[in-house]
Amino acid sequence: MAASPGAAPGGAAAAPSQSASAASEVAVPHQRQSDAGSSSTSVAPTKSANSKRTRRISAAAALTVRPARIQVPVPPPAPANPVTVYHRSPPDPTMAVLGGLPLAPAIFFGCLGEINRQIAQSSIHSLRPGTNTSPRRDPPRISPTLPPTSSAPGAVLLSSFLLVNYLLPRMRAALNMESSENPTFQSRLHPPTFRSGLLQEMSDSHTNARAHTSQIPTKLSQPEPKRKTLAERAGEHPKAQMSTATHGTGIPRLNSIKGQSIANLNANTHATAPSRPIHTKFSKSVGGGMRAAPQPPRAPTSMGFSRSTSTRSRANTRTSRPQTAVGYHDAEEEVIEISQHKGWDVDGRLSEFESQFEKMKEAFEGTMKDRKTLEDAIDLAKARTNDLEREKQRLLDQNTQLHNQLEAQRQEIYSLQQEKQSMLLEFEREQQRHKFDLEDKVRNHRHELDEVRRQFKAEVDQMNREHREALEALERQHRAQLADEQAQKARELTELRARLGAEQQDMNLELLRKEREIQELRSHIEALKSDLDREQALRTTLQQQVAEMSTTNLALEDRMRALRAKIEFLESDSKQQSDAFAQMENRLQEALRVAEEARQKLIKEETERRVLFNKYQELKGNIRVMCRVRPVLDPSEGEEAKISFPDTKTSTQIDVTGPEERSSLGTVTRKVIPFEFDRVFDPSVKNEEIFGEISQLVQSALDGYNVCIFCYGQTGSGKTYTMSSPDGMIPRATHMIYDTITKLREKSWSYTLEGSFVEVYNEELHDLLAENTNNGVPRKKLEIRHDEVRKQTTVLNCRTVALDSPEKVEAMLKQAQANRSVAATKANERSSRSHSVFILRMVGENSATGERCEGTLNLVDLAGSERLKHSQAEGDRMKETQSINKSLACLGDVIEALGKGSPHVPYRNSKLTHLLQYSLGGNSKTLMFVMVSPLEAHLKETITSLRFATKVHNTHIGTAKSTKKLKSVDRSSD
Ligand SMILES: Nc1ncnc2c1ncn2[C@@H]1O[C@H](COP(=O)(O)OP(=O)(O)OP(=O)(O)O)[C@@H](O)[C@H]1O
Repeated sequence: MAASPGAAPGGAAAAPSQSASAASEVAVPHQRQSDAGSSSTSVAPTKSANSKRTRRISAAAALTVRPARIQVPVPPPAPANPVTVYHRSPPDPTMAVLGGLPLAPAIFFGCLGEINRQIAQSSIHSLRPGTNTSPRRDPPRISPTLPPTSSAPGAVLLSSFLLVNYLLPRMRAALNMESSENPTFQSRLHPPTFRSGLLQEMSDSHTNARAHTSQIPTKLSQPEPKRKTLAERAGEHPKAQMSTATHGTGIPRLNSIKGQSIANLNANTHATAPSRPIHTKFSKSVGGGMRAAPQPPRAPTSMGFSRSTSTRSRANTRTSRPQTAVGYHDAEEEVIEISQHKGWDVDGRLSEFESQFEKMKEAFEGTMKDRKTLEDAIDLAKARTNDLEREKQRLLDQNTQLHNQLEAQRQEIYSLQQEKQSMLLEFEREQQRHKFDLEDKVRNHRHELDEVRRQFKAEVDQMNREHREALEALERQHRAQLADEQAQKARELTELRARLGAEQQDMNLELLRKEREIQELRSHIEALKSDLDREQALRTTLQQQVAEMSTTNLALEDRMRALRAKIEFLESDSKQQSDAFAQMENRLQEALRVAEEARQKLIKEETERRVLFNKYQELKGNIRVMCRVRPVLDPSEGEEAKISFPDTKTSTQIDVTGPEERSSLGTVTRKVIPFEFDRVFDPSVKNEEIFGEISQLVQSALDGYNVCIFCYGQTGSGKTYTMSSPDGMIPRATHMIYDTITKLREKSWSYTLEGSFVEVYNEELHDLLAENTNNGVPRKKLEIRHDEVRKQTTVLNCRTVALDSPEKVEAMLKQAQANRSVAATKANERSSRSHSVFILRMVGENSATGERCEGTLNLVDLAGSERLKHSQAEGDRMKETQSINKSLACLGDVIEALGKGSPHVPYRNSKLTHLLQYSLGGNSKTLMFVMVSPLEAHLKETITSLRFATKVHNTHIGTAKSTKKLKSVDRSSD
């Protein structure tokens, strides 16, 4: 729609340009044709001539293209004579006849040609209005049947008039005069040619032509024609061309004259009409008429159109030339013939002219008919043109209206687009503003939300803080109240306890007193009853006597008075007894008070005793070594070793005379080896005295210490006798413990005893208290567990017996002795090949002071320490001996490590030391009995054992600590 308004102007503007383009395209061959013409004619057009002139020359040359068959002598140029132009072709006979007036026939035929051209152009434009774009493709043609001068009726009439009234008389006169006076007339008349192109040249610019004639060579070489001449071509196809031009109702002619605008038909009224020379001056019309045939399309409107029509002119020249050439050719031949053979025959020539005139007249009449036809066609075309013009105008108006409407629509669309654009801009601004508002609102909302969140969080924090503070305050308050209540309750409980104790004590005392009173009263009542019974019996007797002696009242009354006096006496004695009872009660209360004071003092003294006793034990050392030498049981045992006990006061030294040593001189000597221990018992010492030494350790166990007493020595040295015999340390210790805990009950101490008996055999633990019959179920393996906190050792899967009586201890020892592994060796038939450990765990609590203590007494009967070589053990016995020696060596290593204060003590190197870990360490008291055989045969083993005991004796393990704790502390810790 937008392009359509501009399409019309563009299209309109394109037409001229297209015409110009066509004209430019045509100009090239035109120039080429001109060149060809210049090469074939003697007239050499100058390069300085303008294009118009060039076209004219070309058109003229096109008409003269034909081979020169006759060489005509060329006279010298005559500048004063405009017809002295040299041509190759023979001179036109007419011109030769005309002599100095050669323009008459040319004007005549020129006018005819011009008229014919205009008619053709008018026909073309009338028949094809607006289709002026194909003149080049279909150039207008001139009918070959018509001479070029027969197209314009006015011109023909004028030509006829001039020919009859003017030219012919002059021609006759001239011919007569020349023929009689000037013999060279022929030569002077010869050059003019009866050719339209030459006449055109002469009429338009004969001055220039004369100027150029001097430059024209006198003789030109003519190239061989590349095609047939126009005359030849005209002679070959005259009928065909004529039929083409005249056949039908003039349609071919219409086709041949297309391209002529309607405006050219009104050339007299057209603004550009003056530019056409044919309508202005005769001379120019002659020239134009001479050019009419080859230049019909010279448009008066524009140069481009003129160029385009010049193309048609060129084409028309090709088609119309044969006719022109034919006519001219005949005339030329005749003139040549006349000039060469006959000479000048004026009458003949006039007759010929007349005959030709007649022919031309006939042709003119035919032309007039054709003109009539053409005029009818022109009228029809004009009407059609007018209709078309009106239609065109209407369409133009409609187009203008539509264009206006379109423009209005465009304006409206443009305004709508502007409005839309403005609305879009407004919408975008509004949207942007809304977006900004929305972002502001969102931002504000976010800020408000953040503020609310902060406030809410602050409030929540504040509430939490207040709530937490309130909770803490409430908790503190409750704790304080609870503490107060607890303290109050504790005080009340204490008071209640004290009160209850006091009341209970008072009640007990009162109960005892009441019991005693009741007992006394009962006895008194019994006495009184007996007295009463006796008195009653006596009274009965007396009554009987009264009855008997009723007779004797006086005597009986006296006796009755005496009895009454006696009763009164008895009543007074009961009162005295009551007073005595009260006095006794007072004394009892006093005695109880004194006894309580004594008991409290005793408890206090017991605590002090334990402290002092522990200090005493510490001063004596936590590991003590005592030596006991058994007596010779029977002289048959062998020679007695020389063992002496030099220190009789302290009994801490033993001298052993070593084996004989033979010196290098052969003397045999025996060294006395002195050994010193904490106590040395000679063979005479009994178990009772030995227990007196270890009873302190047993007391330490009761006080809450871990105590380990083990016997070390070779086989048969009396270990089992000392430890597990019926009066050995274990029974005595248990008896002592029972006696002690019984006494401690008065001091508010109560104990529970548990005992277990295990055996270490070949580095394996065995329960000696396990039942012999286990119903085939294999016994579980014993495992050692240590309590790092309580410093206590327990053996899993080991039977523990509650020892609540001495009888149970005896039964336990019997069972253990029965279960102990015993194997016969060569050294001792009943030698124990295992370590037996009796574990007595004691837990005591003092109800008065709240004290609690937990101690363990370990009584260990070690296996024999004899050497392998000496024992001569083999097989399983050797393995047993190796295990025994290993465990004993580990025991020595542990004691040595404890004495050195080594950070690592190798308890786990043997089952024995692992089991006795907390009984050999810092929180323990250890006593080792080194048992010595009195026999000389056992001297080396005796010395070895004594040396090992000395090594242990020289070890200071450290300070033992009691596990005794306050009961209250335990409760708090729990
Ligand atoms: N002081 C003593 N008074 C009387 N007899 C004793 C004394 N010491 C040991 N005997 C007796 O000596 C013998 C061997 O004693 P015992 O069995 O106690 O030795 P042992 O070192 O335990 O041997 P083993 O290592 O094989 O058990 C026993 O018959 C025992 O009665």
